[in-house]
Order: sequence, then structure tokens, then C-alpha cells
Amino acid sequence: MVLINKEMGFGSALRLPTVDFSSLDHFKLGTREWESTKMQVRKALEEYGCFEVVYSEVPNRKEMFSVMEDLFNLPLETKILNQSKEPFTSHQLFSAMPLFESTGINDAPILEQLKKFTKLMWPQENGVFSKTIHSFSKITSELDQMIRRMVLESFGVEEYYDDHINLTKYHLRLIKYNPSDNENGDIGINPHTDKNMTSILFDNQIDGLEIQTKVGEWITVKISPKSFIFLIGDSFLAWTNGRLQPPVHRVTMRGNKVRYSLVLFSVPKGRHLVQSPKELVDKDHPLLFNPFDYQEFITTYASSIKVTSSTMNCKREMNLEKYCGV
Ligand SMILES: O=C(O)CCC(=O)C(=O)O
Ligand SMILES: [Fe+2]
Repeated sequence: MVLINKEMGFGSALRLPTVDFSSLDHFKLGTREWESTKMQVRKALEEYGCFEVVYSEVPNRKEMFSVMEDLFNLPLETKILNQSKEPFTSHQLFSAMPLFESTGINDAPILEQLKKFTKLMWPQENGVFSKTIHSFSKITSELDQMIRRMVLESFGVEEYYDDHINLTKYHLRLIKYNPSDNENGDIGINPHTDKNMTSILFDNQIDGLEIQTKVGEWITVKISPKSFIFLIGDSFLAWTNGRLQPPVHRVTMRGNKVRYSLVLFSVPKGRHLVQSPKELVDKDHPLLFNPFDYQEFITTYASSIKVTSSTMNCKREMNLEKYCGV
């Protein structure tokens, strides 16, 4: 269930759209059920840029969040061994967001890559961690591909599907938010849109994630036991030439419980241009973004944040529109 939570005080009850994938045959294209699910996906993304996905293969939360607890309980000097050249994928702590801690695993659905991360954290091995996180990454990457297939079909550009998938990779972010004793709540992560293509999020059902509607209200997302949240990012806005808008979201921590979340990001590979298919550009939909290399964009974006990260608002100097808007 999702409740609306206006900036101050309480709002009326409201849910994020929910799309039920639990009885859909994987990738069984063209069936009545596929077609109707596809239309619901398209509508939810047009209205909110995100939705709750009810799914049959939701991980066991107890196992999932117990391995995450083991990870974040490691000494800081071990956790900071996770360093990557790509922005936002190393172990991260920000002075402007003191409740937030995250670490990232590039190519998490590829077992060998994941095992490298596990070995760095636990040189003596931790098979349960690898197995649990790998299973999560596989389930969510398949779900992501199914949803993206539906979106492309719904715009009549499914012939781009193979390229669209092959030119993206996956990055998994594991996040811990410490509790806040401030009764008005404290920022867990600042309001932002994701910069990548698409994201699938799962949490330990401790509140915090809030999504802003087009009219500016904040919805507090309560992920139901059988669900993930699917969101689109700025790169998908560019790819669809503005037909889908990414939702602004943030995390606000209230109360005395730790929040854990995992987000599987689909990310455009470097040395390739993200560009909208020609079929999505016409006189009613003039091109909004010049083709761009995502890895170059995200590097520029990350350095623009560093300049201002001492302010509580973490003001960003750069966004995709400034970077390559037409
Ligand atoms: O932890 C959450 O619920 C949100 C995380 C998020 O928005 C992000 O990592 O981009
Ligand atoms: Fe996000």
C-alpha cells in the first residue's frame, strides 16, 4: 500500500500504480495477458514514471537483509576496499547525507564479477552472500528486460530491443540508512531522478522512500511483501524522446529502525551513444536530447556534485538537459 504524505502533515491515502506480473509467463510475447500487462506498464510509466511490480519471485527478505547486515557490519577499512573508477559505484559516505551508506557491485548478475566483490569483503569467502545477491540480481535483471521489452513494443520500436539491452549493463547498489530520532525526519538521500535507464528497487519494508507526483505531492512508498518498485531514469527519458518522465524521489528517515535497500540499475555502456530511435522523433516530438555517451555524462555529473556537496541540499550543477539538451 502507498500513502500520500504531503510535505507537512498527512495527505489522503493514495497508491502508486501496481502492475501484477505474478502469473505472467516470462517473455511469452503476444498473449492476451502480455498485451494487457504491457498497456498497464505504459500507462503507469506515462503517469508516474514508476510503479509497483507484484512478482512471484520476490526474494526472501530475512535471508536478503541478513546478508546485507553482515556486509554493512564489516569494518569501514574493509568496506572502503570497494573502489571503482565509475562514479557512484564505490563504497560511498557523504557528509551532506550522514544517514546514508552504500556500496556497489558492477555486473552483479555475472557470478564471477559478484564473487570478486565477495572475496574483497570476505577473503575467507562467503558463499551465502554470493548466492543470495546473485539470485536477486538475476531475478531483477530478467524482470527489467521483460518490462523494457513491453515499453519498446508499446511504442512500436521493438526492433531496437536487442541493441537496447546489449548496450546496457547492470550495476547493483546496496544501501543502509541509519535511523533518525528527529520527529520531523532526516534526509536519507536527497531528491533526485536516477540518471541511468531503469532501476528496480527492493527494501526491508522500513519506510523512507518517497516519490513525487507530477503535481508535486510526495507519496510514501510501502513496498508490499511480493513487490519491487520499477522506476525509469533520465537516460530512458532521452531514449524515448521525452515520452516518459523519470520520477523525482528521495528517502526520509523517521523512527528507530535501520532501512536497507537494494537497487539494480540498468546503465548504458560507455563508448556508445544513447539516442532516441528515429521513429520516436517527428514534428510533434522534436528531438529533445543530442546523442550522448552515458559514461562521459555521469563523470561530468559526478564532478559537478562534488563542488557543492558541502551544502545540505547537495545542489547539482549539471543535468542531462544542460549536458546534451537540444
Ligand atoms: O533506497 C532507496 O529507497 C532509494 C535509493 C535511490 O533512490 C538511489 O540509490 O538512487
Ligand atoms: Fe534513486
